[in-house]
Amino acid sequence: MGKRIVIALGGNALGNTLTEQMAAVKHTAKAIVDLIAEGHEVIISHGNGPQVGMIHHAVNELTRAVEQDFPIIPLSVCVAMSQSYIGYDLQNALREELLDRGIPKPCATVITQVVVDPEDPAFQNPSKPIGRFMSKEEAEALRDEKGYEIMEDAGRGWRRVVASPKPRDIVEIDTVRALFNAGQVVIAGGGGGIPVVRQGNHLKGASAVIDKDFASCLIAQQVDADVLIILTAVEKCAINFGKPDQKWLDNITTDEARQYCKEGQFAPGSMLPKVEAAIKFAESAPGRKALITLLEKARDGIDGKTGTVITVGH
Ligand SMILES: Nc1ncnc2c1ncn2[C@@H]1O[C@H](COP(=O)(O)OP(=O)(O)O)[C@@H](O)[C@H]1O
Ligand SMILES: NC(=O)OP(=O)(O)O
Repeated sequence: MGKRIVIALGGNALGNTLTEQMAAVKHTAKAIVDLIAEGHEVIISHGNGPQVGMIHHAVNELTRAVEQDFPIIPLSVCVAMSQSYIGYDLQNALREELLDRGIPKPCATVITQVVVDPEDPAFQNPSKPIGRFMSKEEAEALRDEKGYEIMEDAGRGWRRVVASPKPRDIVEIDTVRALFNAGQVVIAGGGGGIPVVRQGNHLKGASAVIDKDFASCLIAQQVDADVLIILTAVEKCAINFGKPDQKWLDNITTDEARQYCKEGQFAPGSMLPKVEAAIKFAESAPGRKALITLLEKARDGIDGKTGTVITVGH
């Protein structure tokens, strides 16, 4: 029977550059339409780390190099730009794949704002890597010149880091739910959503990038999804990851997952937020489950053949 699914797409579903993204989304669309063809209803969210860093650099540093008075474009606006340009590529790739397979479903991107708490301690402790990977020396030079915070990103190189507060509420959730319930394919919460703080009826952009796995978890809860699928570059989560005694995880309970988190089995900033989002979704209502797997394995994963499945257990 068809399930209500929220899919969070990791970086490898989009690539790092404009040309890579155009190619990657075609492949991504095929995997998502495989699920739609089986009768599942989907909402898709995606990351934006490389893209939002590139956009922020381009609009601020490069533009200001030729036009000194050019006003600073805030990070919240850069997240909005990343949502729309990634959404543009994704919705077109999905549209084409749906038409090619004769599936009459409209597909659209909802520009999504996500409320954050201005007192969230994350504002004082930047932890979200954005933009390109650099050598330590290059990153330190950028820190000294621009005052950016920098951090080593899970053994993959050095990157700029920005605040990443927890998502509290999805502003456009009624629109997302209405489209989803009408059987449409919805792209929402891209890049974790545009971070905003409430000021009465006014929503003020915040300087941050929200984790897309946490935002996807909240969307999934608020649309009453059955499954949260987090697609990334590994088929399963592992304990002792990268060590000789590495063990891939198939079905685990939220209690087991929480214990592995405590033991430090999942790298902060990469696998840890995925597992934390999976636990939160699985525990949010009876019968809900989360799946972490590869894009190419999404269909096998939903059929219970692979991936790491996280449920409350018995
Ligand atoms: N315990 C673990 N099990 C599996 N992968 C892990 C683990 N710890 C860290 N990782 C790494 O986390 C990566 C996924 O995080 P990341 O690349 O940041 O996600 P995204 O796909 O959302 O961009 C995996 O490709 C893997 O290299
Ligand atoms: N916003 C976000 O979580 O992006 P990445 O998945 O690219 O880090």
